[in-house]
Amino acid sequence: MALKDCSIWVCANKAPQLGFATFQPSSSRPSVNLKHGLEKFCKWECCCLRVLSPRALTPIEDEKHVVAGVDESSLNDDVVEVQLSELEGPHKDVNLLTKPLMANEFSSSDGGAKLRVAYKGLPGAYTEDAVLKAYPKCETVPCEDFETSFKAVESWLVDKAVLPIENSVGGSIHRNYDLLLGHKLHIVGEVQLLINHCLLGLAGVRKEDLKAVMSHPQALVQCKKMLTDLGIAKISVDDTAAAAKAVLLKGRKDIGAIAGSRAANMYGLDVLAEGIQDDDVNITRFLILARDPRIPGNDRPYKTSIVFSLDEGPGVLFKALGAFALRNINLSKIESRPLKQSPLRIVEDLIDERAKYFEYLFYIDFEASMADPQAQYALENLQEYTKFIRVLGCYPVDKTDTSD
Ligand SMILES: O=C(O)C(=O)C[C@]1(C(=O)O)C=C[C@@H](O)C=C1
Repeated sequence: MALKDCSIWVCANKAPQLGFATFQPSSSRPSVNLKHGLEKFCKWECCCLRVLSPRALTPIEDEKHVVAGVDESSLNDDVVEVQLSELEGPHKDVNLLTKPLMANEFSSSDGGAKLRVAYKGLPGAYTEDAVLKAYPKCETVPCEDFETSFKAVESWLVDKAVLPIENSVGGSIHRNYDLLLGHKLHIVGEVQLLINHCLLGLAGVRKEDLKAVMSHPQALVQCKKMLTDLGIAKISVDDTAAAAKAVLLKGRKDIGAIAGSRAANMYGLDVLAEGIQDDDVNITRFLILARDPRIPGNDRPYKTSIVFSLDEGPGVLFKALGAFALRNINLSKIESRPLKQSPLRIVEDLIDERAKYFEYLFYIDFEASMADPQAQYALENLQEYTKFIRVLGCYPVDKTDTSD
């Protein structure tokens, strides 16, 4: 059993309902000055409790060569989904690459001091690029799906997880918004990555030889123009590196993959075309998740991500957003998602007798730090119109150059 700290975002006006996370004091992690942090937070506080919890224990073993279908396939009407087990055969070299963490492997950790960061996909996926951009010296831990990467952090198997949240061409990755709410992790950072897609094939293949191309649904959407010009079938798989690996293992000269140049190197494929995305400025934004929240500062530009559901009534969303507008706080993102547990709201209506509305959750990113009193006042004001509100995290804005 290891001693853990629990961090809870608290609003002084209402019961603490704003998120929950845990962290383990470690020599490699700078200790958090809670007293100092609490002073800064005023009403929206992040306080820590001490609890006992089991420590993660087992190494990552075993690979199941089955990649489940992806739910974003609805993005592409004409995309075929495949199980990679249908395409794979044995291959000595690629089996030496790191094996993905499976959902049933949550019992241990090597106790090593090196930062371990989970991501969904195989080695060579763009999300791994994002992990390495944020933590160049970390150990990357591939996971079979997003849920597994969340659980890996929650069960202390890894320190952090990185997941894609939106792309400048393909838009939001809705499932990951839902996962943020379903788990207790905190957003502690963001990474913006320029995605430069390549068309990959077996050595010696020309792009005219291809009859089908495999990739992640977002990548297929981002390269729609080129794929339409080539007039070839699209096959949706779990991630771009999985597509590259499948092309290699299947040994098919008529199937290509859309992936990054790092995946081409890793899986020994030729780059048949580069920069094949519809838009040159093709940027994916990733979130970094951790068990404990980051203590917000004023030392550089910060962003705060929140989620809330609204009270009933006309103009409530307008009033809710006014809480930020009145304080000159810029909103950089707004996303609405259905409130799955109670999707419909039935309201008495004098004219129609009964009216039904869909219930929504609103995810908002605003450009201010929780250390800024204006942000705290804005959240206090927002609370007048909300049924539920949770601070998902306050973190520095990624201002690094995405031009290469
Ligand atoms: O397939 C990969 O390589 C991923 O890391 C996933 C992903 C995504 O989910 O959007 C990441 C970046 C690109 O936008 C395309 C695919």
